[in-house]
This record gives sequence, structure tokens and C-alpha cells, in this order.
Amino acid sequence: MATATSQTLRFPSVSASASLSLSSKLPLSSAFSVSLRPRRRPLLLLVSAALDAKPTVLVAEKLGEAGLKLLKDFANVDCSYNLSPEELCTKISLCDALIVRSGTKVTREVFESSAGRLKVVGRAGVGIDNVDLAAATEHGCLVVNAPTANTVAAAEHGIALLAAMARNVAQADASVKAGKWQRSKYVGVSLVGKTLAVLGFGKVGSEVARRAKGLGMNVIAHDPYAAADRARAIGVELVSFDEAICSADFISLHMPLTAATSKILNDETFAKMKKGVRIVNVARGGVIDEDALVRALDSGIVAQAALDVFTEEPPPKDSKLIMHELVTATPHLGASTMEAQEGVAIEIAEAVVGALNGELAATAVNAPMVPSEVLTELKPFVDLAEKLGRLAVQLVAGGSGVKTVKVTYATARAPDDLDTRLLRAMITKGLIEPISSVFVNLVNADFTAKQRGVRITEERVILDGSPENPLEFIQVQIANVESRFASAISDSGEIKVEGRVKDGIPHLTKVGSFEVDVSLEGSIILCRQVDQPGMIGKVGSILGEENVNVSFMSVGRIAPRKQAVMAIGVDEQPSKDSLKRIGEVPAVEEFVFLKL
Ligand SMILES: NC(=O)c1ccc[n+]([C@@H]2O[C@H](COP(=O)([O-])OP(=O)(O)OC[C@H]3O[C@@H](n4cnc5c(N)ncnc54)[C@H](O)[C@@H]3O)[C@@H](O)[C@H]2O)c1
Ligand SMILES: O=C(O)[C@H](O)COP(=O)(O)O
Repeated sequence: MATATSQTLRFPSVSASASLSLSSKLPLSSAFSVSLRPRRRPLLLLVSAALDAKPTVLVAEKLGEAGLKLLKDFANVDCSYNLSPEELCTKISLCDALIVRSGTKVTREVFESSAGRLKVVGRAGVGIDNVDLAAATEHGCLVVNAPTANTVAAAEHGIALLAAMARNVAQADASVKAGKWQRSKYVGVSLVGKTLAVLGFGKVGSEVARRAKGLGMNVIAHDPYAAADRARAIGVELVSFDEAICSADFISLHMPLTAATSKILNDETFAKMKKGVRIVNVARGGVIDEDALVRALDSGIVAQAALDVFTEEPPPKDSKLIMHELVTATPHLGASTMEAQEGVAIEIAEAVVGALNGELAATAVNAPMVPSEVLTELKPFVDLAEKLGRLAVQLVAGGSGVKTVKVTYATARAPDDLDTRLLRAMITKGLIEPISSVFVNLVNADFTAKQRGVRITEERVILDGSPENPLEFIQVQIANVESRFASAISDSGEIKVEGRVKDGIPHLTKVGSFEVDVSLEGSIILCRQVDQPGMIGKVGSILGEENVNVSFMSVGRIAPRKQAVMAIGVDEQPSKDSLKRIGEVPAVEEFVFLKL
């Protein structure tokens, strides 16, 4: 089939109702603005449509006042601390957001119990090992954290433990309070000139390193993902894991708890250490095999340990590790300064409010971060992407099964300059939501597509011209399916729809091999007909008789008096009877009604 030309008619109205010009149409979603008020159509639909009322935020652990105030200005805030897992699961079905620290386990059951209402989990701190990220993602729930506000507090606590351990401060204090005066028992070791190995050279690790340098220590670090020049800039050498642990007098742990770091200090690694090494842990208890540490302390390999974090928190009362006289323990106090808690509370409240407003938080943990200027620029294309997905899937004939989707982006931009993750997510949303009960957003789009066996490939067509406009057009093709509207099948055999943004409004510009031009608002009727005079009038008057407002009409044809595809934008859904009558117009060969 040859590619057709298109002829566009702007239809003020063919119905009996008042005319509707383009400029008087509904505005596009205002999802990209930063107002703190709930809106009807947030960009990523993180909030359910029912959220015209205030959302509800459950704060399950103590949060600084400034953060609570921010939340209360925007939402109903339920501060319920020390909930049992069962109580949390019961409450969560009434909440749109949940804020926790490290003391609450946000398990798969929590997401399941929320029955889709929970849209954001805010972790008021760094570590997200207490949140089941896979379950959050599967349920389309965004997880955000507050990664920066407690860095200094944690680093200061690490240094406090280092010095207190070296000088037996806690043990000596307890001894004095017990009425003893044991000066020779509590002779310590000096820090100056000693080698400190920092394991995990991220935010906290690098701040610990900086402070330890100030104490005259020789600092080395191991971090497979850290940049050597950043370490060098503060006089720290990055070394291998074995070199770090073998040469250190002190080891300070600052990596996240992951499958790779779990029990990274164990019998085998303790055996490689210098006899008399001292360990500080303000990261996560699980990075140390705690039974192995007790053995290493008993055998003298490890002279002392200072621990703020434990595998089980609070640890069992009879824990051999806690009771060990060579261990200094604090109850996960790393982030607990007044300053850090106020900072964390504000950081997380802003992130949660932003997410409930449909914005993407810069601290999203389970979704790509898309900077706000990129969001603003892509706004009309995001809308276009979703609508093309929605149209394409409605063109598939029942029983065909969508498996292979190809998306083509035509752009004058260099690949690095166009982030398509958001567009792909919205195409996925458009493809999947009309045919399932699944709620799709940027968080779970890839997961949902994979789970449903839909393979989405992306291709860029690089165009000459000005890269000012992010995209010329987006094309969505569904392969290996039959169509309810045969004309939507392109020459190469796929269902094909293509769209562009014109004056900020998404337009459908191609169906199969036919060029059309209809603004993607309201719904669309596609008709294939034998091109002849009077067709627009005939179809228009059927719709007009029923007071269905036509916003846009466009005819794409192969050649005069041959086949043509007419695309009609309608504001209301025509009745079955009107659609039947359109189908009965003699020149109409096939037609389809598509909801946007
Ligand atoms: N005790 C507390 O109250 C407290 C407070 C803040 C942070 N933390 C914990 O401290 C840790 C670090 O926090 P952060 O803010 O510095 O995080 P971060 O993400 O900035 O730094 C973590 C670093 O660990 C590195 N890393 C990852 N895998 C590693 C491996 N196998 N070996 C060595 N390094 C590895 C990463 O590359 C990264 O540079 C986290 O576990 C966090 O939960 C605890
Ligand atoms: O990961 C963190 O941010 C720290 O471990 C702090 O945890 P907390 O918020 O429970 O004090």
C-alpha cells in the first residue's frame, strides 16, 4: 500500500452543540508544575484518581517537626509508632504514603495489604534494606530516601566510636560508675600514625576518611565503584579488599547491605587481618558475620569492636557479641543528632509530597531519576507516548496477544541528549492499562511489560535539523498480530501508529500507511472508505444528530477516489447505534472507535 497524503480539516463543530475550537479545549495535564496541592492528573499517576481529597501519610517512626509540618500542610498525617507487622498491614490499606526509618520492615505483605493504594514509601534516612524493593516495584510503589542529611552525623558517630574504642571510654566509664579506679586496665592505643581501612568510600566513608586524616591516621579505602581521583583528592589511596583488610590497624565499614556485602567480614576474612585489628561498624550489622566476630574477638585476632548496628535490632538480650567486654555498642545512633533528624525529616517530607504530586523525586530508589527540566520539556511527548500506546493496543484484534512492540523515536538529538525511559514507560502504560487491571507507572512499567511477556524494543532515527525540539515523531509498531482495523497494518505487516507534537498538543499523524492528522484528545473514530465527495458530511451529520462534538477531522488517501482513511476526533463517545450507522454508510469499508 502506498503512503498516502493527508488533508486536514479543522471542524469547529458538526454537532448541534456550540462549536469547540482547539483553543477552547481542555488544558493538558498540569502534572509538571510544582504546586503542593493534589491534582487530577499527575504525570506518573502515582496517585490514584480518587485523590481529589487530601492524601493520607502514615508516619510509622519518629520524624522531625519541620518534616511533619510540611506533610501536614499537604496531607492527613497519621503518626503511629511501634506498630506490629499486623497493625501496619491493616493501616496501610488506608494510606497513600508511608514514612519509616530503619526500625520498620516494609515487607511484601505491606504492599499486598495496601491493595494498590500505597503509592510512595519514604525512608527517612539512607539504608533501604528494610524495604522490599522488588515488591514495591511490582506494586508500582515509588520508594524514596533521604540520602544526604545524615551523612555527617553518621561520620561523626563513626569517629566517636573509633576514639572511644581506642581509649576504652565506655568500659572505663562503667568501671568508674561501679566504684572502681582501674587506670592500668584501661590503657588504650593511639590513633595517630595508624592505618585505617575504610570499606565503602561513599558519602559517609569519605567523611570518615577526611576526619581520620585530620587525626593523623594513614587512610586507605576499598570501594569497587569509587573514583580514585576523588579519593586521592583527600589523600586516600584506593586499594583492593584484601590489601585493605590485611594492612589495617583499624577497619571502618561504610557500605550498604547487599547480597554482595552480606557477611563480608567472616571467619575467612578475619583470618587474613593483622592480629589486634580494631573494627568499627556504623553501616549495617549484616555486613559482619557476628558469630565469626565473637570468635575473632575471643582468639585475639580482633582486639576490639565498636558497633552501632546489628543483624537483629534490637539484638537479643543475651547476645554474646553485645555482652563481650571488648565490644562497645550503641543502639543505631549514627543518624541521631538533632540536626540530622531535622534535615532528614525535611528531605523525606519534600520527596514524599513531590511524589504524591506526581513529580519524580531526585532521590527515587526504584525508578529512573528524571530531572525536572527534562520532565518539563518532555511533557507533551509523554502524553503522546501514552496515547499512541493506548491507540495501538486497541487496534489489535482480540486473541492476538501483544508480544513484540517496537518504538521508534525520530530526533535530531544525540542519543545522550534524549532520555527515553519515561517515554517507554508511558507507552507501556498505554499498551497495558486498556487490556488489564494493572496500574502502570514509571516505577513498574518495565517489570509489568516483562511479566506480561511484552518485549519492547526501541530504535532512534537520527534526523538532520535543530535539536531544539526533543522529538520529531514517535512511532509504535506491534508485530505478529491481527488488527480490528486492517488499514492500521503497515506495508511491513505490523500495526503502526505514529504521532507528533504540534503546538504542544499530541497529534496522531499516521495509521498503517495512511497519513492523517488528528489531535489526540477525547476519542477517535478511524474509517476506511472509498474516497468520494460528501463522506465527511455524512459521518459528521450522524455524529451531529447525536450531539457528539467533532473536534478534528483528517483524511489520508492513497490517491483521489481511491481508498482513504478518515480520522475523526470526538469529545463524547458515540452511541452503538451511531457507530452502526457510520458502518452502514455504503462507502465505509471498515471503521473502529478508539478511546484515548
Ligand atoms: N548507623 C547509622 O545510623 C547510619 C547512618 C547513615 C548511613 N548508614 C549506613 O552507612 C552506609 C553508607 O551510607 P552512605 O550514605 O555513605 O551510602 P553511599 O551509597 O554514599 O556509600 C556506600 C558506598 O559503598 C560502596 N560499596 C558498595 N558495594 C561495596 C563493596 N562490595 N565493597 C566496598 N564498597 C562498596 C558504594 O560504591 C558506595 O560508594 C549504608 O549502609 C547506610 O545505611 C548508617
Ligand atoms: O541508613 C540510615 O540512614 C541510618 O542507618 C539511619 O537509620 P535511622 O533512620 O533508623 O536512624
